[in-house]
Amino acid sequence: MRMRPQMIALVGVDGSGKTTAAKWLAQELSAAGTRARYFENGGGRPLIDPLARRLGRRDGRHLLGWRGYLAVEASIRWIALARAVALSTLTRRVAVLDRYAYCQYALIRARDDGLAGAIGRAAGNAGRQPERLVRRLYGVFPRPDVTFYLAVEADEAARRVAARGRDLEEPAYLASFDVSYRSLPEFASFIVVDASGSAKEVGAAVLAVLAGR
Ligand SMILES: Cc1cn([C@H]2C[C@H](O)[C@@H](COP(=O)(O)OP(=O)(O)O)O2)c(=O)[nH]c1=O
Repeated sequence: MRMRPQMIALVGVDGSGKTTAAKWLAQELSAAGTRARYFENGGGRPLIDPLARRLGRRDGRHLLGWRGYLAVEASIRWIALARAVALSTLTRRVAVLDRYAYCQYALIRARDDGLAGAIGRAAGNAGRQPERLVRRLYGVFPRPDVTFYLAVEADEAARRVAARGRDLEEPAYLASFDVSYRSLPEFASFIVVDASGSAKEVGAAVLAVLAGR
């Protein structure tokens, strides 16, 4: 690697392979002598959904409403990102970020009113209030040096999520999430990686980009 990036983010829809690729990349960089650390920047869903089910609701959104859920999720992710940025800066290790602020912006767009809304915004109707607020809160975080977008068909992503066995995602929702990512103003700066193959292929594609920088 010619210019060492300090922060590398991997973003994409559920099942695109972010976690697998990010963990692999952090290990691979460390093995090659670049001190790197993996950070999972989740929004607390593995905690909130089971809690909601224990309280007799379908999931966290059903329990808290979409704005309530968004407030909790965005706050949890904010704390995770603050920790990742602080630790990466203090330890001077390369941070491999499994999700970043962009995921939260895309989630807001995807959940707000589904595919029709996302397409409308992609056509220029951007700037809803919750996204503006979250963007202001997340504005303290630096842009990663490089952000990879793991691109995969919604049907394939849904199959992977189902195979993982923790939860289920509708292909229509994942398609809307993908459209939302692509509608973000930052999307043009992302490096799109074909994530339809094996984890090894994705890892190799990511490393090749980093090696060429
Ligand atoms: C990276 C990658 C993962 N996978 C598999 C591994 C996992 O079982 C599944 C989901 O990957 P996972 O990393 O959990 O996805 P995400 O963090 O984006 O939700 O997909 C592939 O089939 N191909 C790939 O290129």
